Amino acid sequence: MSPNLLDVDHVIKRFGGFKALNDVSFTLAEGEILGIVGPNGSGKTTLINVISGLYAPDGGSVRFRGYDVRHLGLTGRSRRGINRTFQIPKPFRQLTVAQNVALARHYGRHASMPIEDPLAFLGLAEMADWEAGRLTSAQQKLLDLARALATGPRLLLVDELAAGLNPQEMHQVSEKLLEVARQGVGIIVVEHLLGFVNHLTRRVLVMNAGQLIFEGSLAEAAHDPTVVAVYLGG
Ligand SMILES: Nc1ncnc2c1ncn2[C@@H]1O[C@H](COP(=O)(O)OP(=O)(O)OP(=O)(O)O)[C@@H](O)[C@H]1O
Repeated sequence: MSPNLLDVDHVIKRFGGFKALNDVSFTLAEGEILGIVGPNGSGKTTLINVISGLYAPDGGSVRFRGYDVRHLGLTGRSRRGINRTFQIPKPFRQLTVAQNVALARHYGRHASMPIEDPLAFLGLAEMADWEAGRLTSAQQKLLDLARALATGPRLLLVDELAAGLNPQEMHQVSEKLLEVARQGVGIIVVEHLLGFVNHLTRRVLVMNAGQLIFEGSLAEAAHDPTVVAVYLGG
């Protein structure tokens, strides 16, 4: 059995005739934070959608803790420990913050939690009884992360969490993600803000036009001619 938390093998995703993911392969270890960066439209969110079970791939496989998860949808994967945040969080606005988290927990793993009380962990405890619609957009992003943590993830997929946060909030949330990873949770961070990625990761994948064009540290990526040409050069 694979020792990896996640094995993504030759994954293809088509939308009509367009290949949004074109033969993508990589692995992730327990407790590792992996960054995925690349230009707009390069396939980063599509990759998160395939791993989380929102989209079925047209080719290749996704294995989680050694098991092929192709037969599992979003809920099945959540119950086994794969969960994600969204670029644009959509909490249940009329439910309270605490109710939003309780609902997410219901779809979770019901096992020992890496983070016992996600609201306290993320500084949202004081707002537990507020309607989620009252939260600022930055607080809604934290609530989205709290909901993902409430499912007890072993693999956390984080899609553009830092956008819209101020530098202080960004620093706080990156410290929290590091703490989550120290509990053994593997984390994939899709992000445009490279300072945020740099603080969190030793290894990044760079995507372009549905393909992985680079794997290594962000510092190495900055010296890679292809990466510079398609992504960092502008
Ligand atoms: N449901 C869909 N139907 C059709 N095309 C899609 C769909 N989802 C994504 N695409 C297309 O697939 C390509 C990759 O999109 P994706 O959102 O994965 O890119 P991204 O790297 O996450 O971009 P960004 O950095 O702007 O979020 C884009 O050309 C996009 O238009």
